[in-house]
Amino acid sequence: MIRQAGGSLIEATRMAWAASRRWLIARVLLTVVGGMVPIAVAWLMKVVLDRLAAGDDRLTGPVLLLAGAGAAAVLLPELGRYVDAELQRSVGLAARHRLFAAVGRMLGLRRFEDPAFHDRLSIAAETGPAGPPEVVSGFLGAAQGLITMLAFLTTLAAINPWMVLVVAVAAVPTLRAELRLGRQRAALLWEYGHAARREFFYAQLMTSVTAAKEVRLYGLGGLFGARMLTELRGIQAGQRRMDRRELLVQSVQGLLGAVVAGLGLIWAVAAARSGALTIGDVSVFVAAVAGVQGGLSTAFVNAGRLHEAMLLFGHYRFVVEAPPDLPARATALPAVPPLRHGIEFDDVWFRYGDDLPWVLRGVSLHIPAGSSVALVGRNGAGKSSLVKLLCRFYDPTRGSIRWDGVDLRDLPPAELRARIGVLFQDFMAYDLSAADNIGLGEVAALDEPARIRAAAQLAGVDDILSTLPRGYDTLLTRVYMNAEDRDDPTTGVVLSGGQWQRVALARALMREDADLLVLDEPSAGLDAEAEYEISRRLAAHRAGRTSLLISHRMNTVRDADLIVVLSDGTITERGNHQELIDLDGTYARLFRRQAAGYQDPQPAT
Ligand SMILES: Nc1ncnc2c1ncn2[C@@H]1O[C@H](COP(=O)(O)OP(=O)(O)OP(=O)(O)O)[C@@H](O)[C@H]1O
Repeated sequence: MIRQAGGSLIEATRMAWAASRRWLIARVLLTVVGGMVPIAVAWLMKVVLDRLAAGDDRLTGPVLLLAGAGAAAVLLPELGRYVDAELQRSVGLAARHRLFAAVGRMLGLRRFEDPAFHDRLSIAAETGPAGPPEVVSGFLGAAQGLITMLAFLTTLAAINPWMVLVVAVAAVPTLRAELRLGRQRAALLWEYGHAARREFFYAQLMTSVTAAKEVRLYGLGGLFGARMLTELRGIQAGQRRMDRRELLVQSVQGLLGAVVAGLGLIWAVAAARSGALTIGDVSVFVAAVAGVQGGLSTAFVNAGRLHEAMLLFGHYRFVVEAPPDLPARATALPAVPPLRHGIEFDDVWFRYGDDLPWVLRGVSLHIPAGSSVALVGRNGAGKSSLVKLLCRFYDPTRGSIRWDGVDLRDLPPAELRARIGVLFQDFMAYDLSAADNIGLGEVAALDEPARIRAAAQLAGVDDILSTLPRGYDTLLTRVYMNAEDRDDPTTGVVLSGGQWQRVALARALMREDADLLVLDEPSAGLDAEAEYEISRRLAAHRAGRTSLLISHRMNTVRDADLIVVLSDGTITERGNHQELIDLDGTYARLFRRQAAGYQDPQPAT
């Protein structure tokens, strides 16, 4: 526990040092000077009072120093706040960069489907950037309090050693209470982190344009609003309990301090009356008692804050230091060679979790290089899951997938993916310009309008995009705008579902040299004419290339070199169109059923 806390402190200091050593040094200097100022004030005050009482005229020096120390006492906290904010900004930037770089390094999807990981991630994103500076300034704040306290303690010990003992004994329960409060505050954030995410989820639903239609049609606003408030009330109840605990601890601590200070004052006044203490001694004694208590309280409050910051920083470290989710094997190749022979699924079994049902059950499939393979099957058969395995978002539970004979686990995932162009069934619609929406398919070509346009033409969307108000630079959103469009009410357009489908297809086609093209339901949402036109163009594009096409529209798969029927996670039929029709199995049934849907019903005879 102590080693872990020490590790967090070192790590936070290292981050603060790397991000901004200038402000960190300034913060340390302010801490030391800030810690010493109260004791300087107390001693100067004693000198002034003693000289006044003795009729000594040498007052100018100490009075001027006292004024300077007073000014420092006022200015230093302000300066401290500014330096803290600067530290926070520079470390915050570095911490955020590190967090999202770590998230980017998570190559698989499993972590993103784990609610507990999302809880940690949201704490890390929320408190992470402030985490290292909070840890550092909590530590330095505690150190400042300790410096003040120790300086006053020596003074107090010289005047009345018993007072040191009384103050020290009174301090022990306070320290324990502050540490407990820090722990409870961190636990509260963890306990209610999930509720806070839910609350945010409902709030988002009520304001998002994507949900706006259903929310209005089904009249969901009230329901979501009530659920949001229920989550918020739960969070607030926890916060209220915490505030009450803090109120209690701090009140008891204040009262205890007042009793100790009162007792000390009674003793000091009596000692002064008997001539054992001078007036200056009384003033420095009173200041010392207040100083020790103030220093202790600063140290303890900051120790609690430090404890809390370190616990929260632990979530941040958990995310940024998480081991690779798709571990590289010692046998891994440094690069992915171009596909020469084909991709082989060898007895692949897959399920999304140990206690979840099998999605793929012993799939063996060869996708020869240069051939077009089509995958058909009912909803939930496992087609998209097979694509996700092919992109190595997950590893097979059993069996292997091989790229020219090399297991995908022995290839660097980023390079493997760079060789594949994919249109996902649940593709993204980015709130960005049309050019960006397509160019993102090949980031290196983001600034190559000719390539973007060629992909758009192939996907049958060029005529739509080139007639937009700003052509390909038009934003495909009504939620955001470009700075230069701030006063233009017509900025941004909303595309139809089928138009978005074509934009996403164009994005997948940006990788014109991809070794493998995967199209998961490319014709969903397309009108009959577009479907005919685009599938004709795609068939020509796929000729001679390695491709995998998933479709429920049988007319778009019939030209494939190999058609595979997936049923409940297993391959039940394979062959070309004619072979499968002759087989008269599932494929033939699905094909005939769809074809019959386009015929006029036969009149009853
Ligand atoms: N991320 C996931 N976590 C857990 N189960 C999942 C996940 N994704 C899919 N599944 C489950 O895996 C099964 C196969 O889903 P998959 O999306 O591969 O089917 P599909 O053949 O592509 O279906 P469709 O034709 O409807 O697109 C389904 O039962 C689904 O519930």
